[in-house]
Amino acid sequence: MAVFTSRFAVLWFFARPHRRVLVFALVLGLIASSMELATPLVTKWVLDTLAVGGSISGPVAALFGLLVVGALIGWWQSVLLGTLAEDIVLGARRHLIARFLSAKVLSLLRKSPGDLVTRVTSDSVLMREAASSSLVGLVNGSVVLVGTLILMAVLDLVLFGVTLAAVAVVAVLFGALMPGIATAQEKAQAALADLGGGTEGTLRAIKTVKAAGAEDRQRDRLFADLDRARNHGVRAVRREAVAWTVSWTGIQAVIIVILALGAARVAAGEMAVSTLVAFLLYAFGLMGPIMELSQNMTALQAGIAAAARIREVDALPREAAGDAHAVDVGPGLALAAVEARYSADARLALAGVTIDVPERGHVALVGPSGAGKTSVMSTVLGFLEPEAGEVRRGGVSYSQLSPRQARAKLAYVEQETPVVPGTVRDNLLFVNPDASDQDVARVLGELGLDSLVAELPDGLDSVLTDTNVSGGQRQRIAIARALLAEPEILLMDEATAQVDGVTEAAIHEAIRRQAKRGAVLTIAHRLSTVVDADRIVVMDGGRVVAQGTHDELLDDSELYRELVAAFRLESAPLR
Ligand SMILES: Nc1ncnc2c1ncn2[C@@H]1O[C@H](COP(=O)(O)OP(=O)(O)OP(=O)(O)O)[C@@H](O)[C@H]1O
Repeated sequence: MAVFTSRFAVLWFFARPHRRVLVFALVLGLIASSMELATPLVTKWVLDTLAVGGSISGPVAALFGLLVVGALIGWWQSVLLGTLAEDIVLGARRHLIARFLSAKVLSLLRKSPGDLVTRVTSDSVLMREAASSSLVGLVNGSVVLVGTLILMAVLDLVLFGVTLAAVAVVAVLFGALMPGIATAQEKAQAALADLGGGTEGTLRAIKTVKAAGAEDRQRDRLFADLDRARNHGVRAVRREAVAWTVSWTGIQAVIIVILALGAARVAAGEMAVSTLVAFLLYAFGLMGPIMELSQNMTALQAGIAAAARIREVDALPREAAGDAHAVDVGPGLALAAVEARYSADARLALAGVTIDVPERGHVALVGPSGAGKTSVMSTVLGFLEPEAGEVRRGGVSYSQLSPRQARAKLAYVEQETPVVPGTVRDNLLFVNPDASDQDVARVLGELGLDSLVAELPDGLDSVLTDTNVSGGQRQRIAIARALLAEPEILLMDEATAQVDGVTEAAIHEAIRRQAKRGAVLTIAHRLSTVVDADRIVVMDGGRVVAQGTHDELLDDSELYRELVAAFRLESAPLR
């Protein structure tokens, strides 16, 4: 029970803000139910009036009145609960999306995006009925059940005893089967989440999957998740079928018993016919609240499981909210003896890194794979938090700044996913929605993108897809976006993949120009980028092992000479 209460609390979290509407819908439901409950008594009134030869117009009018008012109230309640259900889903989805966007980046990236998406799309739907109609239905069903039983007891105690025994059997049955149904549903949902994650990953890597001829293997893996969902679903359905069949048959049987026993009592003169009719009407009606209770119990179980999965997202650590307004931190960026690691038991990814990025100029990070270049970028962006040392902007420590303030006037060009979903214009104005048309045109020109935009069918309003722009063009669009933000510091993780000559030249020209206006920090993967840099920082094993200009480092650093040799090999023209 305690488990159920705490699980129920998870669901209540989403229903709580709407408790007034819930209570109102419940009151409406109770009024409608009490009308239903009154109907057999009014029927008895009709029969009793007939027996004494009176006019039945009064009681029949009353029956009609009950019907019409009951229908209106039922309609009102449906509309109310339907709207409420949508509002609850809306609230849960907002909660999730806001939570994703406020979570710490690295913890979010550890989760499978497909799994997270399933929580927004399908778990929220499962929770919809549970947090609205089911809650009301459970209270309403219980009240109607108890009310029916009380009225039956008032009508005839002997027949009531028989009915009570049947209802008790049904209740025990449901009590025994429900937990198993809930577990099976929970497992089915978990399998679906795995499927979401797997499908998303497979589609994302579809080229690799095809190239590796791994379609069948991948399909079998996803099918296994599907089978798991199906099997757990079937298990739930089977248990539900047992519960239904037994309770339905039980109630039918009890009606037959009531009929036989009642007829005998009427024949013996112990009971009026009208009482038997009214009693039978209640017995027929008994299935209503029992169905309502069990259906809502099932929906509630599914809803609670879904709500629990939605609430799991709350375990993602949040970024400090802090102030979103930019503060004047002044130019320049510095890492001072920064030590950082990705998890408590991992080794240091940065082991005392000190780098000074001046107000203007281009600083390039180079080093072998795993040296810590991306980790430097992640600390500057506030994704990876130092456990010792500090990052400063314009002399102000990040510990004094909210993550948003620390990222103000920073622009970042990612290596792998440089564009955001949407049109070319959406991408360009992503950081600085107020950029003027002239600025857009200028930046497009600087990056050699003007002809591309002119060729696209809808110009700037063309949606960016994998097929209408090349990898190099995506890179350039990402850089154009960064430049339109007029950043104080431009961070760029250069693409490792070969880019065409036009792109390479355009990128370097953009870096050169930006380095005159502000600071540029790149992770360099190309010789031309390092040769251009004002200062090169050589990293290895999470440390800075050498710094200087290209010429200085060629003299001083063995590692740098090796890296340059490797760059030369990579950028050597094919013959
Ligand atoms: N998200 C992560 N979770 C755990 N460890 C990580 C993560 N990212 C990097 N590391 C570890 O941190 C260390 C530094 O990696 P980092 O990515 O900063 O190197 P890099 O110089 O950027 O390498 P590359 O050129 O291959 O991208 C490595 O030992 C790496 O295994």
